[in-house]
Amino acid sequence: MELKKQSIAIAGGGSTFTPGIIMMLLENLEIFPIRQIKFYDNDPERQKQIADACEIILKERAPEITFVATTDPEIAFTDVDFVMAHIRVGKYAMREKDEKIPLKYGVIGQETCGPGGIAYGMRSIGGVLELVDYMEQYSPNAWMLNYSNPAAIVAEATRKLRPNSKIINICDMPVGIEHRMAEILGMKSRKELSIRYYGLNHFGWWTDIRDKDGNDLMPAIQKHVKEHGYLTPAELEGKGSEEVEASWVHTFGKAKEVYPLDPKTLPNTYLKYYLFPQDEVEKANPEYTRANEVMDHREKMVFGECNRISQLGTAVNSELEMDDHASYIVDLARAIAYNTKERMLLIVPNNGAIANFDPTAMVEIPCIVGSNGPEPLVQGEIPRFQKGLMEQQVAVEKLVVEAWEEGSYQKLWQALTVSRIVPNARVAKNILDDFIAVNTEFWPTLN
Ligand SMILES: NC(=O)c1ccc[n+]([C@@H]2O[C@H](COP(=O)([O-])OP(=O)(O)OC[C@H]3O[C@@H](n4cnc5c(N)ncnc54)[C@H](O)[C@@H]3O)[C@@H](O)[C@H]2O)c1
Ligand SMILES: O=P(O)(O)OC[C@H]1O[C@H](O[C@H]2[C@H](O)[C@@H](O)[C@@H](O)O[C@@H]2CO)[C@H](O)[C@@H](O)[C@@H]1O
Ligand SMILES: [Mn+2]
Repeated sequence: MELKKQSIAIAGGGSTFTPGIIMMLLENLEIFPIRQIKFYDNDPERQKQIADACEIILKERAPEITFVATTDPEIAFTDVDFVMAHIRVGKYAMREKDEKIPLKYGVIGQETCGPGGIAYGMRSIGGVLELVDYMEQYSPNAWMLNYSNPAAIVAEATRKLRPNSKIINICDMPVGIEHRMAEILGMKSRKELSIRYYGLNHFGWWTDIRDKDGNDLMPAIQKHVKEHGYLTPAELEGKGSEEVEASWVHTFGKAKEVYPLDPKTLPNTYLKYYLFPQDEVEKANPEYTRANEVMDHREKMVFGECNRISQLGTAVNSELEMDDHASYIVDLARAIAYNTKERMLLIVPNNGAIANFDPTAMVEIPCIVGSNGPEPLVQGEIPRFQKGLMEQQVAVEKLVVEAWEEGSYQKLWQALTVSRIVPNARVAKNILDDFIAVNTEFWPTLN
């Protein structure tokens, strides 16, 4: 039976990840056919650089697909089946402030974790809700597949403030780590792994990993992680990909120190920020953080390559590559479009899946996905260690959404104070007041 051709809107067309998603969509046209792609962004100049190159790529490789790039929501969101959203409200300039302000007070500054993630969340909530409202106004039957971070806070905001919307929040960190697990085991693909996992976004643990025959792979992976973290054999021999920057190599290696806290599981790499925050502060350079690295590497590479393609007028020999997360987003879109019942990690309302945890928490757990959306798989009871950590963290996420909704200075101060990453309420207040001073354009007014 011929597959229905899909119409896709990419919200955040100027994203550095847009070309990777386009390359992945082109790679999968056989199994996910597309009739139309539209880019939407609120920064026309930024988007144009990516869109002009992607238009050339599409003309050369899939001329049958209609393409438009716009800043007009009506044009962007009309007649679409999926909105793939990856906006960064405030862009890298604000990410840099999210990362540098906490470091002034000896607190780690990180894109999605701790104070940085809280400041980012206060910017992202309004931006993503606006996209949901545009989608429902112009294409009420569409689904939003949201990558915009901080996914944990955005997911809680969409659960609470758009409870009936067709939006699925996703993260590619587990995908990236599972790629590494497969490589560590000498397997061809992460898709050979059947996993059980639970947690919050950027705050979770694998509890069971098997191959297709049901053989338990956890002991072999745990043995490796205990010695080397998630560093791959190639990286251990100094032959890793040059694209994996030093800060990421450190992150994958740090899992070695996080793992022993619960040797029955395997940790998400983000747990290092919550369990060893001082280590991260000690190694941080307050003048040059991850935002600077991204602006100097990924942003320069992607925009440089897109502008090169536009100047040449052709994408032959282009160096643009598919992204990890792009394959994941195709799996998810296919599952909804064609009812494939794909089994994948998604961020969904707990609703009893984790039996001894807040039913209203947005948890990251395996789901079966079909045309009616995600069906979460029960994970049962979780141990006291993880339950205690998650209860503190989910309180932060919920307080941020309440602070945004109510314009509450008090609740945002409480959110920062509850975070494991912030030492006390005075430091929390200092960071909050500095964040307010630089976010007037993006945050709601707090009283
Ligand atoms: N969920 C995940 O695991 C995952 C993985 C990778 C990236 N991301 C997220 O994807 C997003 C894009 O990342 P990036 O590094 O390419 O950022 P980027 O700054 O390069 O691109 C983001 C784009 O969003 C646009 N934008 C900002 N606010 C907007 C709004 N209100 N409406 C429309 N467009 C808006 C910007 O103009 C920019 O072009 C970020 O939120 C990032 O954290 C998430
Ligand atoms: O510091 P950045 O902007 O490079 O990355 C921050 C993001 O890191 C994770 O996404 C990784 C992904 O895990 C990895 O496999 C590969 O695809 O690169 C991605 C971006 O670097 C995380 O899941 C995201 O939420 C972060 O935004
Ligand atoms: Mn993520």
